[in-house]
Amino acid sequence: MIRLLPQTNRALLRPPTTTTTIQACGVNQNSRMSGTSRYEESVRLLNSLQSNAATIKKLRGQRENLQAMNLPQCRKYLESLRISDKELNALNIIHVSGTKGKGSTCAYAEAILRHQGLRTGLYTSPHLIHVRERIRIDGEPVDETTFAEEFFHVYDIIKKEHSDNMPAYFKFLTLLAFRIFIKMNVEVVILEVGIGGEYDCTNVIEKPKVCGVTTLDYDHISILGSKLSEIAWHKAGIFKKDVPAIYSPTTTEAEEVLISRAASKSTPLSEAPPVSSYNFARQIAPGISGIHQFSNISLALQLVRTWAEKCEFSLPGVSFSTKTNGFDVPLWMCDAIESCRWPGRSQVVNTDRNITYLLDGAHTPKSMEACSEWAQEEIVHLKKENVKKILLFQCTADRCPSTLIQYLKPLGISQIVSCPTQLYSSVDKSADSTNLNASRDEQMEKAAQCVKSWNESMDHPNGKVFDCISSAFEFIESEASPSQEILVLVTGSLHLVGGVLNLIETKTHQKLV
Ligand SMILES: Nc1ncnc2c1ncn2[C@@H]1O[C@H](COP(=O)(O)OP(=O)(O)OP(=O)(O)O)[C@@H](O)[C@H]1O
Ligand SMILES: [Mg+2]
Ligand SMILES: [Mg+2]
Repeated sequence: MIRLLPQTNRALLRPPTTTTTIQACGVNQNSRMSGTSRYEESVRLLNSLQSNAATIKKLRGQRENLQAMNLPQCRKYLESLRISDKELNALNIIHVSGTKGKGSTCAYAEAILRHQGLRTGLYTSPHLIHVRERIRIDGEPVDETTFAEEFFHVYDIIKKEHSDNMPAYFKFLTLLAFRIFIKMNVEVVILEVGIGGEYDCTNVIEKPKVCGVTTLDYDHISILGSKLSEIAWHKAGIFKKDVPAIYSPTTTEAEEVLISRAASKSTPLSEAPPVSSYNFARQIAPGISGIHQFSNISLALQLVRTWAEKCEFSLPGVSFSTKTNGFDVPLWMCDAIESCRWPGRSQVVNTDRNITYLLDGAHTPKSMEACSEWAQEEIVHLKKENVKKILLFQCTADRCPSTLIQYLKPLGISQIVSCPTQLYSSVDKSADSTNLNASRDEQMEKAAQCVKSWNESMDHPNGKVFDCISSAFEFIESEASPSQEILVLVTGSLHLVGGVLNLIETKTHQKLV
């Protein structure tokens, strides 16, 4: 049995007490550009595929139709790109859906497999600073030159054949990721679903090696439904005939849906065991903090073991089993779990200006609760109980500020700051961080709601709304001085977290993402 030390993000997992080169299509005008500007041009064109807020609103009524069109469209694009099912299947994919913990689970699985010398591809969303973070080769974001080169290959072909029906941003990136993974000859791809599962464009793959469903919670309810059973239906949409699927524990109603969908698709389904059922070879501090990460670790361990069994890849010190049970986790796997890095999730950044940042991309009820618990433990661990605390918070899309914010009340925060999740007040369409999906006015309105909802419950309300992340950041930084230490919790949106990480990186010249 493993022993979990005090319920802290630093909780250590204890050992048992006993013991085809494809040619670029045509000569694009961009081939004359220098490396960086070619990359910038690719990001600008990519951003032009984002739907703006007005279009999203207009299309809302046709959502179901559009959803159903996603996969047939993807198949057409793949055909144009000459990417066959056979090539996709040869990527040996681990496909992961779920509401919370997809990225973390994928990151753990990737770190473990890379540790065994496999050439890995990792596709995740969203990104924090650079769009290239979404497509990783051997754990590192694909480089600018490769990104731009493959971008124009895909863009030129699709533009030529589908100019009146260009793929939207996420769909395009998914196609680009497949193209890059094939070109880079990766041996395994860990693929995170964008939204839902059933209609998500990542679901164009026909034969993954194994599927995972992480913790379920309420998010994107206008698309996926407002009941956990409806949400589970979408997530189980990635299940395939005879492809094993493993899920993190969930409610009975959601579990019933997962089971019945698995049965109807002839998917062997099992639940990931608690992390306490594994025997870790040594005490470890997992690379992503917080006890909520334990379920992601267990799921990742199961996915990796099942993947290895299906691929007949030997994992030293791990025995295969027909059961989804805890197993002996050898030293090298402990090292891999510890080495996993997943910025923007329970991340602590110390600066030399008397400010400590706690950053976490929580944006659903369950993750906000997890974030609050993690932050409380981190504050104690860092001995910052008596330090002035500021909350930088924003919630986006159809999420409700008052529902989410309430989880942060026990943290002793004295001031809330909110702003749109835009880095600067003027939009730079060639920037990696540009997000056109949400209108500025709507975001300002949301920021005001966040502050209002927080202030209502405070004895001394002093919330502030700024017009962009950088003005909010400058305000917060100006609040600190040698005699005034500050602790800042940044949460509610990964875009907000990414923006702040970007600004801290620029200011301190440290690499955080
Ligand atoms: N198992 C979990 N249970 C509850 N909250 C979690 C869990 N795993 C991660 N989180 C929370 O969710 C946030 C995002 O984590 P992660 O990137 O792993 O999830 P995701 O499913 O990829 O999210 P997204 O919807 O942003 O793509 C974290 O910052 C953390 O607050
Ligand atoms: Mg999500
Ligand atoms: Mg994600």
